[in-house]
Amino acid sequence: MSEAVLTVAQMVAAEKAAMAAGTSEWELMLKAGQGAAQWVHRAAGGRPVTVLCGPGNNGGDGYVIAEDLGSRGYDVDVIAPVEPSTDTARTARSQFGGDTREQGPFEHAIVVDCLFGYGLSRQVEGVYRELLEELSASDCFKIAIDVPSAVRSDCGSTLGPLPRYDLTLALGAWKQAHFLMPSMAMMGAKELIDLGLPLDDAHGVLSSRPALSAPAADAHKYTRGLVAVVAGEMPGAPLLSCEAGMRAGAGYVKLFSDRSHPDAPADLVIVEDDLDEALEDDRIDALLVGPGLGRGETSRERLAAALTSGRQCVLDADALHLLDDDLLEGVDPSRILLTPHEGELAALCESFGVEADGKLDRARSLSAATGLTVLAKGPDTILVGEGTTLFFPQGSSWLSVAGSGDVLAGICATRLAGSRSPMEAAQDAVWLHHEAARLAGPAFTALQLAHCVKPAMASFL
Ligand SMILES: NC(=O)C1=CN([C@@H]2O[C@H](COP(=O)(O)OP(=O)(O)OC[C@H]3O[C@@H](n4cnc5c(N)ncnc54)[C@H](O)[C@@H]3O)[C@@H](O)[C@H]2O)[C@@H](O)CC1
Ligand SMILES: Nc1ncnc2c1ncn2[C@@H]1O[C@H](COP(=O)(O)OP(=O)(O)O)[C@@H](O)[C@H]1O
Ligand SMILES: [K+]
Repeated sequence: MSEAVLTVAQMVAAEKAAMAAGTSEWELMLKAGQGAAQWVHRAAGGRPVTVLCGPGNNGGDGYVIAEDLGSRGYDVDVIAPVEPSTDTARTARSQFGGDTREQGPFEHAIVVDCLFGYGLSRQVEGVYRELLEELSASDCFKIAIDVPSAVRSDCGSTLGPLPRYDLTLALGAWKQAHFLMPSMAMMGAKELIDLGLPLDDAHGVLSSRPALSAPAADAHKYTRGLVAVVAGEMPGAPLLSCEAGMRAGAGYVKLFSDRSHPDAPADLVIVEDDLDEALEDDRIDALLVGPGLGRGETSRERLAAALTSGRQCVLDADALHLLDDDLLEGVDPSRILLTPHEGELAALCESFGVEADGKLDRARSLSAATGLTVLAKGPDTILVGEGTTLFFPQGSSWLSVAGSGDVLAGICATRLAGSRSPMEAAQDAVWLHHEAARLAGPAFTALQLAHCVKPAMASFL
């Protein structure tokens, strides 16, 4: 099944295309509701279920679920504050054999939220707000149908109370909100119900686990990739990047630095030559510039030297604050990967005159304006390049520790050196970073995270 991630407009278009090809809206709703009911049945295991039904087709799905559960012998309590307002939801209501009531309270241990789906268009108020507040306060098992009812499907922000759900059942395709904060973190387990919609043209895709490979039998250190990390004013951050890069499969990692690094590991090669000279080494496959670079004139010169060398580059941290049109003059943008967090993304948008709201639109607009690949990291990570947007499953919140971005940048540089495109390199890196965090468990330091990149590799071989 496609792992497409759609906007509401694309979702409506996909449903229209399915209808033009001969499937009625009622057939789609039946398939959606019955598919969802199977999951509700699995979760409920025979216990009574309350279904909250809204006025639109999301509410229609609710009646289909209620009817399906009723036919399986369930005790079902349907709360519907108003009568359905669409023809298809009215059909669903008429096919539901049971009674409904207009308001809570509800007492069942399983509650299915079908108040609003992607049609949510304004602040949730009145009886709907009360129902969502009651749901938030309840310790019942909460299931959201399509999206949680107070969530805006395109951006993941909220228009009302957002309970913490245990399960969210996406209908027909993932919506952007399934992978954007704050909604992403409140959805519990996520499952996709296939409706057979045509989704081939989607520009957004959920990243799938990469399959990495061991070095070829005849590999040597240069065929596996030589990564050069360009150090600057502060020694710690580039060392963390090197520690991670050395464990992500690089054949060779060098630190280009004019300072001493007494803490550097013995297996890291430090090159103290003049940077321009060091950059002349034809065997360099990828550069990393930014962690610990500094933002002064010398730092800018080091960044300029890296960019004009024509090598593939990962730019992170300070490099993202220095980057501007002048530095990119004559540089092939398809060879550059940016790894900004939200603050760095905002600074980049300002430098390049990109006006957009929200992380997703900012990353997309920045990539479109510059041709650069943008890995907008954070609790929700988005990768934009080559006309595509990749979304990722949530990583460990323990990643919110100083230096974990330096680790990610080091992994990115190694994957880029290993003959991967910026999109592929960044995708591999996010998965390795998340897996390293999973293996590192709770309360790790950035160095411990870097050490876990090695066992993380094993998960993808
Ligand atoms: N169109 C289709 O082919 C299918 C749609 N499906 C379902 O349909 C949903 C979308 O249905 P709709 O477009 O009818 O929209 P929704 O059911 O999401 O809600 C829109 C309805 O709620 C009202 N509304 C919006 N915000 C409100 C608020 N804050 N307070 C009070 N009322 C509010 C609108 O006026 C409209 O009547 C999907 O999320 C999915 O659950 C599924 O049945 C699969 C097939
Ligand atoms: N709450 C979170 N959940 C999941 N991942 C997170 C969270 N917070 C941060 N991260 C990840 O941790 C890394 C932090 O990078 P960054 O902000 O650059 O930190 P630093 O500059 O200290 O290295 C990014 O890869 C980001 O995706
Ligand atoms: K819902």
